[in-house]
Amino acid sequence: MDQNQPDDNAAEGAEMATQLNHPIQTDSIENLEYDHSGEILGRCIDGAIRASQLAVLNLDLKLGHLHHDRLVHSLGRKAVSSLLGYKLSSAVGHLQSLRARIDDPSSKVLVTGDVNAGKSTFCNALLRRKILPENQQPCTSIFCEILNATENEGLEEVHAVRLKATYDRLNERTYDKYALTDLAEIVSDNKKYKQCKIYIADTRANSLSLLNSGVVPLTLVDTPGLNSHTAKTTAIFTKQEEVDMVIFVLSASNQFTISAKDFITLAAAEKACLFVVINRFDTIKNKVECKETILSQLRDLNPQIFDQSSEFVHFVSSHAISTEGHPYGGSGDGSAPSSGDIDGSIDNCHGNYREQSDYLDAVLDFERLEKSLRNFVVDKRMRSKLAPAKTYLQKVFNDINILATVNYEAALSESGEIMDQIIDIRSKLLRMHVEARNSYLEAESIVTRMRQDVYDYTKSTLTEDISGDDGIIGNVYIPYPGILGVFRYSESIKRAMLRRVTFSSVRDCEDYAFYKADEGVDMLKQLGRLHVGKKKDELVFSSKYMSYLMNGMLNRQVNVHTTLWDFIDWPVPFGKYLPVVRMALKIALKTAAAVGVGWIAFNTGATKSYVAEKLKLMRNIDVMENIFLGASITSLVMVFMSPRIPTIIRRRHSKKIADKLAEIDFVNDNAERISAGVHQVLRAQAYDVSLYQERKMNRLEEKERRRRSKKKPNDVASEYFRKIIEMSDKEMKILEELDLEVPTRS
Ligand SMILES: Nc1nc2c(ncn2[C@@H]2O[C@H](COP(=O)(O)OP(=O)(O)OP(=O)(O)O)[C@@H](O)[C@H]2O)c(=O)[nH]1
Repeated sequence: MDQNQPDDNAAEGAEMATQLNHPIQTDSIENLEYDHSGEILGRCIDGAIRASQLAVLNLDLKLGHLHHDRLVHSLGRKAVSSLLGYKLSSAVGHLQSLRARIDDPSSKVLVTGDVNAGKSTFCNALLRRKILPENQQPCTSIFCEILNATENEGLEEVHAVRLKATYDRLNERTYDKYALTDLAEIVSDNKKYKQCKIYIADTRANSLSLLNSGVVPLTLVDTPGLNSHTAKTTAIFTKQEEVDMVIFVLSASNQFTISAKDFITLAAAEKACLFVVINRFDTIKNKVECKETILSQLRDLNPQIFDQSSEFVHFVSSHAISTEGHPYGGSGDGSAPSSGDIDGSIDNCHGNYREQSDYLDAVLDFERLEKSLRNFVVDKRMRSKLAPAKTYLQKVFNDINILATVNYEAALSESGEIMDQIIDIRSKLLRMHVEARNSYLEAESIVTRMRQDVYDYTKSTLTEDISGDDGIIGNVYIPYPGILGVFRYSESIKRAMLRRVTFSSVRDCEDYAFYKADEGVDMLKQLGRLHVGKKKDELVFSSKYMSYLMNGMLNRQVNVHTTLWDFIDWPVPFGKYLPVVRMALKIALKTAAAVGVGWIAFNTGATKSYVAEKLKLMRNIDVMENIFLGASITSLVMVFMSPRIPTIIRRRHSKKIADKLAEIDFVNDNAERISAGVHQVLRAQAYDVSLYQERKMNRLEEKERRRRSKKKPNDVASEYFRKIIEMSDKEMKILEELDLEVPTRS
């Protein structure tokens, strides 16, 4: 054992603080494939680690007046994980030391207790020599280890270890050497020394000596009395693996102090063998009442010790044991002590005994205590060695079990909460899918309805306008200027008619389309508000967009040429006989031409060839006929029909325009173009509604994905902690069934 250990351990608190930022150590719970230990261990703090239930892995934090739980809560998960990780790895280190201790035959018995309880007197009584100073004033201020002089080449001396030195018996620079008689001075001077090693020769028989049992090299340690200054150091000292047994000395006239209670709780957690010695029992008048009071306090404090009180709790009087000039004292002869040897010794002791029998009882009580001690230190040494390991392991596994259970429950409940959220999201998504489907169908129906309406309207309006009233395109008025201005009139009428149908009527239809598109957008907005919420207000009907769509296909140039016939409105009977008239006129013209040529030839003596040439001229008679016929008839008709010319021109142009527009499929083209514009505008708006719904669903799906990825580590964690619980349960069962009551005396 490194003699510097108490100081090293005292630095534990400071080291733990520096570990706050260190990564978690998970080695202690390796083999389980889960690397979220840091995160998860931190979470257990949510249950305040059930702090008071943890024996070894309790964080034991103190910061000013801040309460432990509040302090733990004030730390982040990672910090707490680091602390726990550190605690776990130091627990593993402690277990390894315990393992090493099992192979080490030496034993250390720590004697501690309240100030002035009689610890030094008790040690002296055990040794049957007055080695340590006894005083009514607090006098022991450093740890005094009493060892067999055989470990110091048989020499009885005191090695006072200097404050910063690490004790090495073979290196005299680490200590000052004193005689046993100087002890009183050394133990009260704690400014120069931190502890002392007291080597004494115990020549009693092995069966009587504690130090020299012949089985176990034993060290007895007298400690400074417990108070707020020394409690921490003693607690740390107690945790040393070499300390197999702790004897807590309490003055019979006192109750358990707070430091006493704290210490017993700690020592019970660390060590299997904890003796409670109620000393100075001789000073108590009502011994029965005193026993009852102290035992009942002990029952509340530690039921296990109480249950085995016949072994572990002793009411004694150290003064009953003579340490001066006793026949088996320092220069003892090795003979066995017995109550039979103490007849008449009442005069040699300092106890308050009125009767010899009281004194005898006190000696017997002390002997019983010694027997129990020897039983555990010597006879059941395997128990005293294994028991601390067993106890410690039980505490560690119990702590691990508690931590794992808290984390398991936390992981399960977090998983459950996340699952509820996922179910909620899924049902919302399902509803949204149905709504999206319905709103899509509704939007489609609005778009189709509006498109069909505009198509039908455009087609009927244009057809009607082109057909006009009585075959004349209406709403076109230009004053007729008379026969002389007929051509100008005709052109103007034609342009006006064309403009009427290809511009005004089309514009009417387009206006209707805008109106219907507006109405459709309103309907889609309503739909959006219903299914998407307020955001649908962002949908704005863009008439510019619609104009742009329509302009792309706007009226093609329509050309209608004017001819002479446009001015004539042939009466039906005239038209019927026109071919006969034309034939008669042709014969007459040919005959007249032949007679005329014959007459010229006869009177002028023209040659045959001349006649022949003239007759050839007659071949063009058809052309002439047409010219002549057209000119004469037109003149005739125009003169004859002059008042009806405006109507004739209108009808003729209407007919020609209608024919031309039919030829280029004007009505269908425009109906298609305008309704397609409406369709595109509404489609875009309907798409917006779908898009909003889709985005909303995407956001929800993303949320679900995030929840699922958050749930995964929880599932892994709950499985991980379930295995830890199983494993720790199994280990605790094995430990519980482990029987250490095997005698080892060889
Ligand atoms: N009557 C009586 N007095 C005792 C007994 N044991 C110890 N004393 C007295 O109690 C006083 C304190 O004894 P110590 O042995 O010095 O006590 P301690 O616990 O070692 O003291 P510190 O180490 O200073 O805390 C001394 O005066 C002892 O004589 C006992 O069994 N009976």
